[in-house]
Amino acid sequence: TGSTRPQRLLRAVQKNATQGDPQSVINAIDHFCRHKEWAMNVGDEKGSILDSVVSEVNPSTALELGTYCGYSTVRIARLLPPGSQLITLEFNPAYAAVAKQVIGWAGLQDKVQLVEGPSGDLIPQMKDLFGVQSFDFVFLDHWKDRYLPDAKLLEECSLLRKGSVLLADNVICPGTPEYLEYIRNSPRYESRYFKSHLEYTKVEDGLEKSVFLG
Ligand SMILES: CNc1ncnc2c1ncn2[C@@H]1O[C@H](/C=C/CNC(=O)c2cc(-c3ccc(F)cc3)cc(O)c2O)[C@@H](O)[C@H]1O
Ligand SMILES: [Mg+2]
Repeated sequence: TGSTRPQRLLRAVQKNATQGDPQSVINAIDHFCRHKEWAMNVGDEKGSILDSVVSEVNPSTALELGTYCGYSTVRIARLLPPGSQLITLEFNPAYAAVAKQVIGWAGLQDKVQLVEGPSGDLIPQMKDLFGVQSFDFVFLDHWKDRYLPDAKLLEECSLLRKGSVLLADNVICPGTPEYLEYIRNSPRYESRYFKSHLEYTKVEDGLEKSVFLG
């Protein structure tokens, strides 16, 4: 029983990144995925777009669906103003265990609540569990066929307010056709596509930014 890819990614962080330095953690993961083993992190090119949207929104409360190894968790949390919180949901315990250590290595554990469990069950509990009124920013990067049901669930649970921003990864590759169809045609959202590439490749992919209009 050898190691898993997330465990090898974590080892690369512990070997090459400086504790308490989020940028060095990001660089170590990007280097590992570009030169050693590809992994489904949002990556550096789409990550720069993620950074610019997070900086523009400057969220007090942010939500991430699908933590995986914590790469985008670190990218988002490093930009959050003091006193703000990022809640990230992950239902695979092995991935959650790796992500917790990546987030800790970056020194961002105080800004992040990593919750283990399925988004469908946890989203309705956000108000009770964390006293969240609404999310200023949501990053969708979990199973692609769950983007639409979870966006609708956030609406139904009144967890979006006028101006809340949803940012969805992989809307081209692997693709999220039902989500795109809904969000681009709904009068309740204003959407914009940011063309980019699939992490660490030349394949086209992109992010869809959608502002909830209330
Ligand atoms: C459904 N509710 C859920 N609640 C909580 N966590 C959930 C979850 N669904 C999935 N997850 C977790 O999110 C993560 C899943 C991410 C799915 N992402 C992808 O499939 C993906 C896939 C690719 C990809 C692209 C091209 C290719 F050839 C191969 C892969 C690229 C990406 O950027 C991706 O994000 C895992 O950590 C999983 O355990
Ligand atoms: Mg992705």
